[in-house]
Amino acid sequence: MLQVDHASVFFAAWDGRTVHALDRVSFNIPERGIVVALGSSGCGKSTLLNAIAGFLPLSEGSITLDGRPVSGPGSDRGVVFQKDSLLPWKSVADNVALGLQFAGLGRSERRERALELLRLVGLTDFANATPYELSGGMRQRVGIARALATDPDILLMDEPFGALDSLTREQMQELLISIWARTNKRIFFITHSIEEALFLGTEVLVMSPRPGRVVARFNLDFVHRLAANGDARSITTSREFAELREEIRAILHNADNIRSAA
Ligand SMILES: Nc1ncnc2c1ncn2[C@@H]1O[C@H](COP(=O)(O)OP(=O)(O)OP(=O)(O)O)[C@@H](O)[C@H]1O
Repeated sequence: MLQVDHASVFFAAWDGRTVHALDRVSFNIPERGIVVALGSSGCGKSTLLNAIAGFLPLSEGSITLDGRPVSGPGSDRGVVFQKDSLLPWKSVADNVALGLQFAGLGRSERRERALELLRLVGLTDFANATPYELSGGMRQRVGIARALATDPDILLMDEPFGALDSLTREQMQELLISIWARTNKRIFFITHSIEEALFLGTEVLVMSPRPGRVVARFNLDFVHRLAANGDARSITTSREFAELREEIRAILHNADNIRSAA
């Protein structure tokens, strides 16, 4: 279980002000859970993800993974960013295997594991290609394969599909659901998109603008239904989906208005 307990972050801004980025955020990610943080720009979503990844310390509160405090980056957490950070001079397979080199695996084991992961993300034929030969969606597939290489307990995804066209984005969401169903990974996922949050989350945390706090949470099972029958259209066109979308839209709108009036 990943447990985030009253997590707050204050930054010292360049002009001496204190920026209160995150305010007492608490949630758990149980086995097979996908928690989605949804909110407008600047509400502290990336700050939260970076704290879970161990890239920045909390000012207050705690984060534990299976009872152990998170105090820095570790191979138990795999991170996927919106902008892929593939090394352009290395092949796709070598990019996927990058973390395994640090984990001390031999060359042939690394290659074998990379090929297995490329199969999982549907890129077997591109193992020897270089990143510039790939489309944006394919590059994000490589990013996901790389994040999975060390077999982490949890995938941390910071708007991974935010820069993709809508069709590719839908395909990537479906791919992620199939990977989740096959690997049983826990996922923490950040997005601006209400539809994406509803589609993917077992729990959606709706966040307010700065200081980022959780203003509503929803437990959902659309993703379980998608994993079971794969019929995305019957879900996105359902009345239940539309009503939740409107409810969350209103919450986000109110949270933004409260902030602008403050
Ligand atoms: N290192 C830093 N120093 C000062 N302020 C920061 C720092 N990092 C983030 N902030 C501020 O904290 C707030 C939250 O930023 P964060 O990047 O977490 O938001 P976000 O919800 O991920 O935004 P977006 O969706 O645009 O990526 C913002 O107001 C940002 O300007």
